[in-house]
Amino acid sequence: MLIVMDKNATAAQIDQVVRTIEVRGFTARPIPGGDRVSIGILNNAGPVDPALFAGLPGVKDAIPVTRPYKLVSREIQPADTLIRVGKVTIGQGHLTIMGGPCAIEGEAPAMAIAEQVKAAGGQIFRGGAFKPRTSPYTFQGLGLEGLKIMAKIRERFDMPVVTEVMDGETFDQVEEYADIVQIGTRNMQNFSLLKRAGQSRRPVMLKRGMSATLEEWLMAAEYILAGGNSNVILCERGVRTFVRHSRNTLDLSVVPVILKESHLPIIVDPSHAAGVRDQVLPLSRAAVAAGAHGLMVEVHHQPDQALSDGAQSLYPEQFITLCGHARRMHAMLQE
Ligand SMILES: O=C[C@H](O)[C@H](O)COP(=O)(O)O
Ligand SMILES: C=C(OP(=O)(O)O)C(=O)O
Repeated sequence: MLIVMDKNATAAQIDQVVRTIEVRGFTARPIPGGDRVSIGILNNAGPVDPALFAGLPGVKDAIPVTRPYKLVSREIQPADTLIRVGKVTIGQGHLTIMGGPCAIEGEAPAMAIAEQVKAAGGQIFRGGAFKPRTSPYTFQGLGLEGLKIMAKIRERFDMPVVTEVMDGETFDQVEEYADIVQIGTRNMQNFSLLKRAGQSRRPVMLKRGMSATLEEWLMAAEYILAGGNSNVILCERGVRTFVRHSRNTLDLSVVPVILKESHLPIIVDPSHAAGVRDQVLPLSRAAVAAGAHGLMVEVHHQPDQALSDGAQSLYPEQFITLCGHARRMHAMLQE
């Protein structure tokens, strides 16, 4: 249920609605809008009777919410969420390009890649310090040292940085160094991690679980918003299918559906979907054409020597082409 207040509802009238909700053991979540406040009702197991609110002063409407997810839903918040990270805005009307290596492998290589990402027009630098690897014998990331390198990159290139958090134990550390905290596909339904992310002061980029339905993904995002953090960016990165011509199957059909269902920004990671660099440029163009608000792309100055994901990492000159094509495509769609 969403209670929509009159444009000129007073603070006392809003308080009265909040109390009417809370006295029944539910949670009230006031949502300030452009010209009026709405109040979402959370933690109700079943439907709430709209008649409870119809007669209260300052109430314009009581609208039942038909989806299982609430705070992430457009029913509760029709206006797009725009997320500001440094000088970059992520969301409707913007195309945010994030680029960088799969993993931070050392200061010198990371700096070399960051310089090229920035020169190509990338706005946010990506890189893993804590790496979720299939094999325990492969490179696991530099951990804290990797985070410190990312912080230096932010300073030197004036670029916000995004990096993955893998568990609750290292959350504080990652949050201290990252501008955006990434939750990877393997952790999309790690509910204790999602609850911790809900308390974070940083925007969270939530990648879609590799076999998650739209509803499971949005419910995972709901955990973060319900915890108090409304700055969530969704990232489609491909789902597992039977095909062998790509590492995963990029599900671009999810982009227009997310745009309809949710006010949260959605970006696309074509690199993990493709698994091979040749597919990354066409998939990036297609993602922008489908309405994505951004791209996250793996780039390496020497992909053949990368410690992880070399095959899907672009050469810097390919990233320059990608940024140009994506920006032209986005500009055309704004006309
Ligand atoms: O981003 C990099 C991931 O850690 C990588 O894709 C994991 O895959 P792998 O360990 O199977 O190579
Ligand atoms: C591990 C990553 O991606 P995913 O969680 O999508 O596999 C990544 O972006 O570094």
